[in-house]
Amino acid sequence: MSVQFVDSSKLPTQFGEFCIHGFQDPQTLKEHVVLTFGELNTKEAVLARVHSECLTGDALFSARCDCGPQLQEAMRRISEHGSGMIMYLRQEGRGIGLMNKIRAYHLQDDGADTVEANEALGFGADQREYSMCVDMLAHFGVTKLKLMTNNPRKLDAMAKYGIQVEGREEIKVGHNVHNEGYIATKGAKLGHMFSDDA
Ligand SMILES: Nc1nc2c(ncn2[C@@H]2O[C@H](COP(=O)(O)OP(=O)(O)OP(=O)(O)O)[C@@H](O)[C@H]2O)c(=O)[nH]1
Ligand SMILES: [Zn+2]
Repeated sequence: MSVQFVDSSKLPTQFGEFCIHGFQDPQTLKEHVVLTFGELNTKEAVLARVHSECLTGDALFSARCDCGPQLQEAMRRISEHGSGMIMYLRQEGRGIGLMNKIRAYHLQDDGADTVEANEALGFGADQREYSMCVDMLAHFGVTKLKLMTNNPRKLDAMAKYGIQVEGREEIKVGHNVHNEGYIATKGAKLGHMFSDDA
């Protein structure tokens, strides 16, 4: 999936002043954004998060997942570090879209886990792909990342695209009584790496 840069503006936030950069896939018209903070030092690994859209977690305070707290923690760490970037990818529901994610949540309400629910709806457990990051990173001249993630698929994807991941920071926040099963399933079935198998 290739994307083209559209425009940038300032984005003041509770974590300091970021810039927001719009990118669009000319074929699907899908819109993605990159948030940057400070001056990116492209000679070194840039502190970064690849974050998949989660309307319920990122914007609606859902406790079913850990997405909102992870996004906030990534912005906080970048601000504290003084520079970094977040690639915010519009691939809601691990790529199945919002309506299907709600269907999947309904199945989870009835006892399925997050992977079983996707599969019952005829989808793969995780339908995301990350090729749009290549154009985004090229736009900023970034070739090396320090990635904030627990997800090995993101590391594999970057390696596949020739982007060096020089380090990984675990991002383990937002665990609560409502998402215990969800997080356990990520560890057990999707390979997420948690330091104490939370
Ligand atoms: N289909 C589906 N998608 C979900 C569910 N819960 C969260 N998501 C989506 O999953 C994506 C977040 O993926 P996760 O696997 O939780 O985390 P990750 O971002 O891949 O990995 P980290 O970098 O470690 O946070 C977002 O697109 C969410 O909308 C669910 O129960 N079903
Ligand atoms: Zn979420």
